[in-house]
Amino acid sequence: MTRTSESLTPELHDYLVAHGAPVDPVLADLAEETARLYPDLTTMQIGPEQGTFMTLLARIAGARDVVEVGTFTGYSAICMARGIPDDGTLLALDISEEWTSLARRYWERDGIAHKVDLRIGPALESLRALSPETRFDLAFIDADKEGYIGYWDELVPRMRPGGVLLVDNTLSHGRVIDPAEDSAAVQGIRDFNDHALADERTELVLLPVGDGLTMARKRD
Ligand SMILES: C[S@@+](CC[C@H](N)C(=O)[O-])C[C@H]1O[C@@H](n2cnc3c(N)ncnc32)[C@H](O)[C@@H]1O
Repeated sequence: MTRTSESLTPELHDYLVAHGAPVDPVLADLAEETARLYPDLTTMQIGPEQGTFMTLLARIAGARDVVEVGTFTGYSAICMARGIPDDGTLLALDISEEWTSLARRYWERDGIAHKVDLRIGPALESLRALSPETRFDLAFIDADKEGYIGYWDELVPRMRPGGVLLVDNTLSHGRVIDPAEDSAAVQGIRDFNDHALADERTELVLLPVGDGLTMARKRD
């Protein structure tokens, strides 16, 4: 019986990507251009296997209305937009015109730009400005870690019953269990993990994908 998840060496990670998430030219070029323009920020982008997982999940969930909090250069948005129908919508929220201008270019190239509604500004304000009737099938939270609880609390009531929330970086590369780690970002993740677990409106699992991916389902 296997009681733990596999620790991935770089070689095993390469094998996993090659056998489940081969990167296509659009995503490969986006990752390469992001790394060239912002070499210190490449860890902001989700990895290829997480992207493929999100495309499949969007399809399996039959998602039509999707929201992303934290878009950066658009990698995760492409992955989710690929998994929704042609008349589906992905509401993408970010504060950076610069980073999302690169995203827009790749959304055009990938043929999914017509599905994306990008709004620039603090995501909490953008969420609070939504009409009371707005509902989502799939949400992805991947912005400032101190804001996670606020995003969660705005999003859970707006999810359809059975809707799925994905929350990134919830293991913080293991720092969540390091008592010497007291950064605001890691404490924000710890607080969020406790908050989400106690939320009876959802059921969830924390997956060892990337540096921790929480997947929650809004109860019926
Ligand atoms: C980790 S990156 C997102 C990466 C993206 N999901 C991807 O896969 O490429 C975090 C993003 O959150 C954005 N962000 C940070 N604070 C924000 C806020 N208060 N409101 C909206 N976006 C914010 C940043 O500008 C950055 O683009």
